[in-house]
Amino acid sequence: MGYGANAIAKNINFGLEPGELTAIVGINGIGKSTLLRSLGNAQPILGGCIAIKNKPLAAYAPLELSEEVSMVLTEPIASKNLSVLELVALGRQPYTNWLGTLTDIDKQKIKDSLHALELEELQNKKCYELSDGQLQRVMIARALTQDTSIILLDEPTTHLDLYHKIQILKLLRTIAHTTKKTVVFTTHEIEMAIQLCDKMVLLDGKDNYFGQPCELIEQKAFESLFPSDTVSFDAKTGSFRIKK
Ligand SMILES: Nc1ncnc2c1ncn2[C@@H]1O[C@H](COP(=O)(O)OP(=O)(O)OP(=O)(O)O)[C@@H](O)[C@H]1O
Repeated sequence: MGYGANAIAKNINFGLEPGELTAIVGINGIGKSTLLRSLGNAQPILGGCIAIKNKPLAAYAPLELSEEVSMVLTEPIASKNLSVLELVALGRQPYTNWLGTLTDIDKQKIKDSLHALELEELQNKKCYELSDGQLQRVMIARALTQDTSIILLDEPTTHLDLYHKIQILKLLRTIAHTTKKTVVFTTHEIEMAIQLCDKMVLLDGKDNYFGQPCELIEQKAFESLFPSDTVSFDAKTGSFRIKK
């Protein structure tokens, strides 16, 4: 994958199952967001193949793909003037007619998403009135309303405090496990990902590990992630230690 003729990462191989939460981790600039955008067909890959249900991404019509993959990206949303309810309802766009008329099924999906993300009380607030954590929940609710088999999220916990980071990641885990969707996100929260994810993709520019967190720990995948004179990885606790 990469930009123009410039490949920024290669030798990436993994397969994701329904009902699993997967984190893409790695150091700054290694290509986490590029991989996530490539998975969502938001940018072309330079070689290899990405397939959903054994069908290459390139073979999907845009509407068909929007029923399989929803994305929550980091760009600030242009539509902060919308209410929470209106923004979440936009998730139904692939399914509504050209007038955007919502059927009873659409309305039920919207209601279910607002409930799952505990947004009922905020539904009539404007998005510009929300905190970062609340807005992140709204964006996830919109993706959930789109009701795709795959949800991709770029750094969903950025700007959140520890409690709200954990809250969002636990929510993503619950969504994956209860709805059997494939949920993939990029993050710098490696220790939380080790504790909460079913699978991890570790981009290191060389081996690009993939597997369950415990398998990656066994393979010593985390040990050379950061310069060893600054940070070491403690395999027993699954956490990083600062070298003073
Ligand atoms: N639009 C673009 N055009 C050209 N190069 C880009 C573009 N976006 C990113 N890159 C380059 O691709 C590489 C990977 O960037 P990417 O944003 O995917 O990394 P990342 O792992 O998500 O980084 P971070 O943790 O800092 O968010 C970087 O070297 C970056 O400069």
